[in-house]
Amino acid sequence: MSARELAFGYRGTPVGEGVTLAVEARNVLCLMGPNGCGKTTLFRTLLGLLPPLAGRLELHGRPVQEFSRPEFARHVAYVPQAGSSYFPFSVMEVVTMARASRIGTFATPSAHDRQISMAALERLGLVHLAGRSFTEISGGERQMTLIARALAQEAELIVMDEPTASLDFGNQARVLDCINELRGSGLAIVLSTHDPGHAFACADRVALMKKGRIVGLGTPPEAVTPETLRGLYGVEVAVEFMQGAGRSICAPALGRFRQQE
Ligand SMILES: Nc1ncnc2c1ncn2[C@@H]1O[C@H](COP(=O)(O)OP(=O)(O)OP(=O)(O)O)[C@@H](O)[C@H]1O
Repeated sequence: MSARELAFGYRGTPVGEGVTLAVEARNVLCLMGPNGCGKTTLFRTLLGLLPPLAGRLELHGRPVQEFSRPEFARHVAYVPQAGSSYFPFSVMEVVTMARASRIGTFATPSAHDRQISMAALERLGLVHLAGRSFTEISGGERQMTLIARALAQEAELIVMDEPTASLDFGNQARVLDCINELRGSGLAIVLSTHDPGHAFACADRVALMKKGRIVGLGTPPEAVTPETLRGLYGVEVAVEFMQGAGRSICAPALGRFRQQE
């Protein structure tokens, strides 16, 4: 997927402009930026849910707006931020809904569709939740279920809006591992995160967004530095390579530590 000079926003409320980005197979692009800078709005535009206000947005060289929704869904899956749900579908049913774009209008999911859905639940360690109601599981479990649903969609590109936001430490690691595994199996992934350390854990490239514009783009060591994080979030952050972890980690300097500098 590629965006060129993309402007995006809501009717009468432009949010961002001048966005030029591309994501390819076997690549993870991580989008970071402060609250309200436009990440979700950009994602909704990439997903064809909001029309671009200007510029070009293409998938396999074709404008995204030309794709029918079922056709688009066979290429691109979305993991939204997990909110609550009012519909008591089972976890298995929620995951199997991902197969909709591959099932005829009046057809029901086949044994093959159920098999793919179960494999997605297995991959994320969620089989024990298969029969539970989506309304009666925790926020983190709902988030993991939505990731399983995206896997069951068998798309080439998965767009994930803060996929680790409501997850405990273990599930965050599982999701980061899963993202790396998905890249290894040939998928393209675009995700947003508020944890700059996650860029080092899974991203090939990082795009920094501020006030609806991309203000930095590069590999994690190029894009995620104390200077860029200060510019983005207005706080001092230590970015240090950690031998035991095999990658850099980021920690904000707090109160008394900042005063000692
Ligand atoms: N439906 C809407 N109509 C008009 N403006 C909106 C709408 N939804 C969001 N906005 C505005 O668009 C701007 C960008 O919001 P967006 O949700 O894209 O930010 P974000 O970077 O995803 O934030 P966060 O990190 O807090 O999730 C904000 O100023 C927000 O108030």
